[in-house]
Amino acid sequence: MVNQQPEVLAVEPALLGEGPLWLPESKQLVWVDIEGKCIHMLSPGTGAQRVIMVGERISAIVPAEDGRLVCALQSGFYFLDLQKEGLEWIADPESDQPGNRFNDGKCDPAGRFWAGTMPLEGNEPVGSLYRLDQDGSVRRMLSEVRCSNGLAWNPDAAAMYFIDTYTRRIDRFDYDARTGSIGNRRAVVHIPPEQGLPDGMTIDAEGMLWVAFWGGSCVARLNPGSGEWLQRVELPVSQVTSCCFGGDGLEELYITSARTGLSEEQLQKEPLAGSVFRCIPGVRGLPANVYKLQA
Ligand SMILES: O=C(O)[C@H](O)[C@@H](O)[C@H](O)[C@H](O)CO
Ligand SMILES: [Zn+2]
Repeated sequence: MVNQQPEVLAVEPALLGEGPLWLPESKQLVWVDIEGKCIHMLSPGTGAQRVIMVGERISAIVPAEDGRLVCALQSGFYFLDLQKEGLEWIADPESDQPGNRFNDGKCDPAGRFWAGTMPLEGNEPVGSLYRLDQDGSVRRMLSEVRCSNGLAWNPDAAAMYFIDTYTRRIDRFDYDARTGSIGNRRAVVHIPPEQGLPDGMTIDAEGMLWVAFWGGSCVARLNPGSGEWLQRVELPVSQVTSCCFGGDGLEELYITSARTGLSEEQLQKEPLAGSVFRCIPGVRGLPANVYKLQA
């Protein structure tokens, strides 16, 4: 069954919804509200919901192999124990840059957590992309980033895709799963200005990218090999932020959005801004990579 008509989920709209993640064991969708400073959890099967207040900006969540989550907060990387709702600090590579905050993040196929930063104000290239390794050490992998977004690795783990939103590009790197190194950066898709800004991204089982468009009211399926636009899911909100596959067979696409920055007038036109949407796009996703702990 293919149903590209997105439905809105009955959840509280976020100021800046981001970072959707499907937890297959508990069949839950998790996402963050960066400006609402909280984590949302939803069991779509039962409708059960939970909100975890974090107390500072939180921008990305990944599962750890022991059942905890690893999060990127404004003050760095943390473990989060969902039972105790306790945070355990890991590292902060930008303690000397109070004008920046973390943004999007994902694990690579070998279990390292990659997350990047952006300035709180403006779009100067003062952010970086970092890699948190299994031993808790952090390495700067890219610098001069404006708004770090959209990470994905292809199914054979030979390529990493990355979006620095204001470049209006999707870039590909050669990726080495053994060492975690990246190289040979090149643009694979250039986004025309009328499409909005490329934001969060995920990849499907066929190696095609699903990119959310901030200011573009859609998620699009793009072929990173040819640059071709294959499919588009239109949404009734302009600021579409990110997406992930979920559901029992990873056949559903969950999509986050934002209301922050919209005027009263714009909010009247798009009352669902900040909501989470779901559609059945007709292709399956890949399970989220998990953060591996040191043996
Ligand atoms: O969603 C994100 O990744 C950022 O947190 C947002 O702030 C937007 O991408 C950015 O503002 C676009 O201009
Ligand atoms: Zn984003």
